[in-house]
Amino acid sequence: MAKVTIIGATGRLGSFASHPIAGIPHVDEVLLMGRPGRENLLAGLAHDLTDSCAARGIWTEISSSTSEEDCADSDIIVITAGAPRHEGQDRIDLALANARIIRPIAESVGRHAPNAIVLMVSNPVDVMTAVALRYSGMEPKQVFGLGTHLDSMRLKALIADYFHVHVSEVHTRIIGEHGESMVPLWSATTIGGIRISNLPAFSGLPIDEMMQRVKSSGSFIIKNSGATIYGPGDAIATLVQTILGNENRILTVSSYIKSEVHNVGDTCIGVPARVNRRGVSPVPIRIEESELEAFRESVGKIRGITREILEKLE
Ligand SMILES: NC(=O)C1=CN([C@@H]2O[C@H](COP(=O)(O)OP(=O)(O)OC[C@H]3O[C@@H](n4cnc5c(N)ncnc54)[C@H](O)[C@@H]3O)[C@@H](O)[C@H]2O)C=CC1
Ligand SMILES: O=C([O-])CC(=O)C(=O)O
Repeated sequence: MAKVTIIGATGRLGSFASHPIAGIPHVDEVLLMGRPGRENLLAGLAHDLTDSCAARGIWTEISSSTSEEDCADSDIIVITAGAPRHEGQDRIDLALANARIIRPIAESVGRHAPNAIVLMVSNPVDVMTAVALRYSGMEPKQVFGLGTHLDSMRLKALIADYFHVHVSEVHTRIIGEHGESMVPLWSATTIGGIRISNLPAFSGLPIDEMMQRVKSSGSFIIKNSGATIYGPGDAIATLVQTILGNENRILTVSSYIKSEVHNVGDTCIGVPARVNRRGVSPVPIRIEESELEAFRESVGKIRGITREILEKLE
């Protein structure tokens, strides 16, 4: 059984994510962590979540804390602390301010829970994953980000809808930045096990419109309802379940890569990775030339911003 700590639990995403996480069968303890001064809010959330477990007929111990050392013994630490973007902002606009929030959190996690697996969610997620990796002092397999997993799920749903098939029949991936330069891998997209480009209907697929929808999902939701909550919250829970169930699923998450994709990397970015109880390991892959070109650009962008932010944090 496992303890999962959520740092940023008073926020909209952290508090929602705690709900599906508390229902994962491998989880017997959820710790809601927040900043000093938020004790009453955390206590209220913990009590409400305890009631939710009672209503669902499950027994998961829910606790709350504002003391960093309480994350000790966590199996997984989910980090959602930090500012969200507002309408009109890019995720990258949050980089320096959120890096200054993530650095001390990562240092504390590295000190108190050096054996945990860290799932970074705060944006810009690829850059924050690199900040967490650097300042926690933990191994690359232990520190990863939500990356383009949610983008891949968003595209999967659009493809399933277009072809009128169940989502489980569609396999697809978006790699690269969780942001503007993300890269869809049509070469790795199948429907019912058939490569999508081998289906006659593929020629009519509105690829550009679909990718525009995926890229603007976050800003659309933020503009209309204030924050993205259910999509990322359930995506976080899927990752927690995959780790604790030692499921060896290949999911597209932000991981540190060096040579896995045509030797392009030296940064944390969304790539297919094996996810299990030991953490995350990127899967070496070969992709088509046009996809590689776009991925190279995405990596260059994120590597440049990450370096700049890490230098400013020194
Ligand atoms: N990677 C992804 O797919 C997604 C990432 N996000 C990101 O997750 C983060 C949280 O989003 P929301 O929950 O909507 O925001 P929110 O504003 O509702 O919550 C932010 C949380 O961060 C905490 N926080 C703020 N400043 C802090 C500091 N200096 N030290 C410690 N904690 C601090 C707050 O107390 C609160 O718990 C944002 O960066 C957002 O962009 C959100 C959705 C999806
Ligand atoms: O768009 C945002 O700022 C939140 C996020 O990363 C997403 O939902 O994809």
